[in-house]
Amino acid sequence: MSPTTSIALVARSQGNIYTLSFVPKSHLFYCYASDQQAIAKEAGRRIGTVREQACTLIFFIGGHKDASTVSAWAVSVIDFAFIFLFVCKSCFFLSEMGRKFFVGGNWKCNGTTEDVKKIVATLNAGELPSTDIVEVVVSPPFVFLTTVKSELRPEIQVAAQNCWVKKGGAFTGEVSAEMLANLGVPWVILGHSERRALLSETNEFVGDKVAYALSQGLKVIACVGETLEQREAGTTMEVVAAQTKAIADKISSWDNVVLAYEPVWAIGTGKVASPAQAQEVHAGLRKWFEENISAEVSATTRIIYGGSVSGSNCKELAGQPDVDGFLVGGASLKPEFIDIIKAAEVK
Ligand SMILES: O=C[C@H](O)COP(=O)(O)O
Repeated sequence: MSPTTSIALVARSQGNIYTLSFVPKSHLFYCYASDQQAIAKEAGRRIGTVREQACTLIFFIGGHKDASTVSAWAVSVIDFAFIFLFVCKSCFFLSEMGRKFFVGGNWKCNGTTEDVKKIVATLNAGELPSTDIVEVVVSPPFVFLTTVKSELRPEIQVAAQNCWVKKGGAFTGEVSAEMLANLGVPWVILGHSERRALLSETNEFVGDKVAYALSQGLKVIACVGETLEQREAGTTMEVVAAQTKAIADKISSWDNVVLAYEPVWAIGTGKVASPAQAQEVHAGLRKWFEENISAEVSATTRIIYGGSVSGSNCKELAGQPDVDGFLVGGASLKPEFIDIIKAAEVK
């Protein structure tokens, strides 16, 4: 293969189907010059996970390595320019992208075996966007976890709604992180405001729980959010920053954490935060990450919104740049949960 026929991996759209395909470099030039936005959107948002962006680079350079003649190794100025542009593009993707939309369904303390069967049947029959676009996790009560896990379509994962703060033992009524890991439950919700308020879970206790769950290989949906009084007092950012800091103080990596911003006044009340209100706090949390943890954690950590999300308000919320998904309560028990998952397509 000569340098002039080097090929690259780019994203192409076929209706709603996004695939990766190999194209001649000449087409790539055309694409880069004329279709840059489409490639950025498709490769970055639809397909462009960090790993796939890396593939783009590797394959592009790999075209030269396949060369059989010495002249093929004489990489032209324009080749270098392309490689440079791809590096820049990939760096851009690394900083801006890689936050796959996340939709969690928190069933809370609801359901009978019959209800669970119905919800699972609805989810199994639903037409969902591809797993390249959205990550879906449902969180049934402990007693239904294994049934739901075994009966649900494999692309939907499960989460526990809580776990014990440290290694299991003489803690009547508790479920340990290692038990969840042993059952193959990948996710756990921690720090939900209902537990903070009703069971007096403090910021520090939640931080300890998150750290222990991560140490056992679980991924964590960590919840933060202010009460109505705190919002009215103008302390929203102070409150959510303190809750986030208590977690940050106990963990060394945010790789396996999704942060759920759930204003307490919006939970189960039908009073959803406006898209602007949600965006303001999400952007504030991202800024907090940048100033207190790192630019990378700020760019890559998913911050999802929870509180009266429904089929009718989800698209507008999903349209906000820093809203990376939802943690849904009541509506996750209903067929409209499918519509909420589909809001990922707005991104
Ligand atoms: O965990 C989910 C949140 O508490 C939101 O619940 P909700 O959608 O019923 O308001």
